[in-house]
Amino acid sequence: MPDALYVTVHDSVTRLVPSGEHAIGPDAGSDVRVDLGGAPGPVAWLRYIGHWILRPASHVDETLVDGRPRTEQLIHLETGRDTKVTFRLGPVHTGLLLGFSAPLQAAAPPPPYRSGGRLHRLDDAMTVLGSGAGADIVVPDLGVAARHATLRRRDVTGLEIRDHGQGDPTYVRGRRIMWARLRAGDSFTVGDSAFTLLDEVTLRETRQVRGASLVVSDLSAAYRPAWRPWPRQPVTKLDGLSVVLRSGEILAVVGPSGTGKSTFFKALRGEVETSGRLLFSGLDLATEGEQVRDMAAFVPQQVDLHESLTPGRVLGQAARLLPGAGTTAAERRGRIAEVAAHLDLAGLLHRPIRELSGGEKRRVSIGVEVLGRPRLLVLDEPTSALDAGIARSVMRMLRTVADDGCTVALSTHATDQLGDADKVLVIGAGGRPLYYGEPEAVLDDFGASGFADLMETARHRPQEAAARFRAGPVPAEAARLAAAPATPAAPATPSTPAAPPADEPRMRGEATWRRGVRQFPILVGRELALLRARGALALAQIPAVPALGGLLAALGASAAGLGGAEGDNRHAVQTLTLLITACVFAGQSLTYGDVVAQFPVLRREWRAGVSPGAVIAAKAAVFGVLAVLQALITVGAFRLLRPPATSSLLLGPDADLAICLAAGALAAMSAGLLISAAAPTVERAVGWATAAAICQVALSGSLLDLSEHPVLSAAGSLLPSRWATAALAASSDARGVAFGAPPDELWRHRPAFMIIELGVLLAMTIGYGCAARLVLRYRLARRS
Ligand SMILES: Nc1ncnc2c1ncn2[C@@H]1O[C@H](COP(=O)(O)OP(=O)(O)OP(=O)(O)O)[C@@H](O)[C@H]1O
Repeated sequence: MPDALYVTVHDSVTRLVPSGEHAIGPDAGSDVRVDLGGAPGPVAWLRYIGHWILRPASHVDETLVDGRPRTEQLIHLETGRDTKVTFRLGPVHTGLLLGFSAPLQAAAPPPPYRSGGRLHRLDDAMTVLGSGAGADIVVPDLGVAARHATLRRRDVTGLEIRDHGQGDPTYVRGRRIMWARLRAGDSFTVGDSAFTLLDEVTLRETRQVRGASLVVSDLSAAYRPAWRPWPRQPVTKLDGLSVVLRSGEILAVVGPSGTGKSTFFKALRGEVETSGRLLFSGLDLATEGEQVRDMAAFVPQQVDLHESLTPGRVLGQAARLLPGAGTTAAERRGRIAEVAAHLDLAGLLHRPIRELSGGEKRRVSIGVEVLGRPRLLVLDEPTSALDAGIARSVMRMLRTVADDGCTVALSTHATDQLGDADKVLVIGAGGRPLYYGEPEAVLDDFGASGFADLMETARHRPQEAAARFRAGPVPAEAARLAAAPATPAAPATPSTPAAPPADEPRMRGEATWRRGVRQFPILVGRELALLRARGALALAQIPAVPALGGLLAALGASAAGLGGAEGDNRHAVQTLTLLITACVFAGQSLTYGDVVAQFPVLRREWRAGVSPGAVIAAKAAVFGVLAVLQALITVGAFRLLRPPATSSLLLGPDADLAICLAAGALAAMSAGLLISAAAPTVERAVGWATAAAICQVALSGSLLDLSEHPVLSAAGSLLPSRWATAALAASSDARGVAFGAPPDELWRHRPAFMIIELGVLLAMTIGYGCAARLVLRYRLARRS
């Protein structure tokens, strides 16, 4: 049974039961009567949705609650505790004072998952965890499926946990798993409940993840200078930061430019070397970073979005990629509409992002991240480039996000917005923390007349404030909270992630696979949308280039094309070279600049949980189809003017020609993906692709006799052109018909040779694709 609410207004107390919506107003029909001297109707409504919510009416002095603009206000109360909350509705001093309290007697025993430290006996061979009534251990959480995970005891291997692939992932020691072996001391999380295996048969619930907070204790961060190969001593840019933030609070980080605000956020993302401790919801970022990142969303300073798409499409795709935005299409549409309304995006949804102003792009960028209802939202200067009105509405939206229980941290130079935050952190020169506390007291603490004055002190005379901060209560409180073990079994670890401990549970088939499979079709749709958005001229290039290659090859060929009598065709080798070159170049050019150009967007999406494997697979699928189509166009253009080869090995001259060209184009497309995943900039990708193209021509085996150059031959065997040329030469019997053909062993007119060469091209396509995925994953996870 949910809890009743006692509402106190002007010394009169009304008890409300949790059903429907209750009006507070002057009318006789109001559930809570208040005398407001002629107010037009209800001034607020109360509603129970798992907790009580106060919603001020829109005419109440800009819907202020305790002087802060609110569309809804969560009422935090604990049944059974003598807690009371008061709010002033309307102006700060004269508004209506409302008191709220919960009944001292609990309406019902609290659900087991709230009890903390509850013990479960694992006497049976199998224990089911889930939200359904049939589960042995009931975890009543929205993200938990009816049968979510199973603990099973095996004779030989002992206890193991298996995730059923429904609902939120299961984590063992902060890593998503599908299956893991558990030993005494291991901890795992299902939904919002965390469990520790105390011994073979005893499982203890150790904490409830939701509702906890951000604890940063004595955090220092450093960068290694990239320009000095050795010794690369890290340079400290953040020095002894401590923060204690409750869930539902907004932290504003301020300070002069270059003092380390963004570095603090990078530390929260695990992208910079740190010392000290960083805990979110009791999870240590050093050891359980993956789980924290799954709960967090980061809005970077720059706008990393696909600029050719519309906000409507970007939001739609993000909602499908992020599970928190809703499971059904209707839920996702509702969530997008809600976010669009908060951020005033409704009029922008159908215009390409590149046509939007800086502030409009920034709003879309924030919208994408809040869609998934993160529990930790970190925003690097979210209100820069926004006018004061929009900045205010962004802060209001962040307040509603925070009221949902999300912890929000943002950096800002807009000091007039600080009043909307619950806590302010001032960072001064040298990355030293100077102040942490209420926004109202920050100027007094510095003895500053205004924020310009404060910033000057923070930049040029930070010593006194830094000493005050160190001697103040925050570092000691943060150290105390960070030292208290969140999970009794988890050993304290340094914040810089180390190699997994020897007793790390063995993982198999991480849930990342499940995500990747779910995201693949969405990402294919995105690639197609990006293609369409390139415009007609750019799209026309895709068939035009191979058509040109096919026509030029035909014009340079002899009348017999690739065929002819034995040793008679003087142009066969050159024709073969042109056909292969056209397809290999066209295939590589589809992809070599693709990943590198999208890297900032991919990095942002990776942080939100988009699988790099699914990204590469989606690109390979879309560009693979295009590469095959291009090969067919080359064949068509060639065959318009020239006859087919006189011999073939597998399916006839035309089909063999198409297969060889398509296989070469596919492998080259995949090699292009590897180039674009590895290149740090688009310019470098162009250079690498040009070098690769030169090698593809020179080492294909048709210009140089590679049998005389073992090193060049070995290098050529890594290139698609070498094997595609060999396969086509084998099929068309180039050694037989071509005048002056090189005595290349790979060109022998035998079906086995051609099949092996096509097999190598297929292996190259898969191998280069897998390598692209690995390189992309490494680069996405790499620290600053
Ligand atoms: N990748 C990096 N490698 C080396 N030094 C870096 C790197 N990124 C930032 N820095 C340095 O760290 C310091 C803090 O930078 P940071 O970007 O955190 O400052 P900030 O307070 O966010 O600045 P702003 O308000 O201008 O955005 C600066 O001296 C900066 O030059």
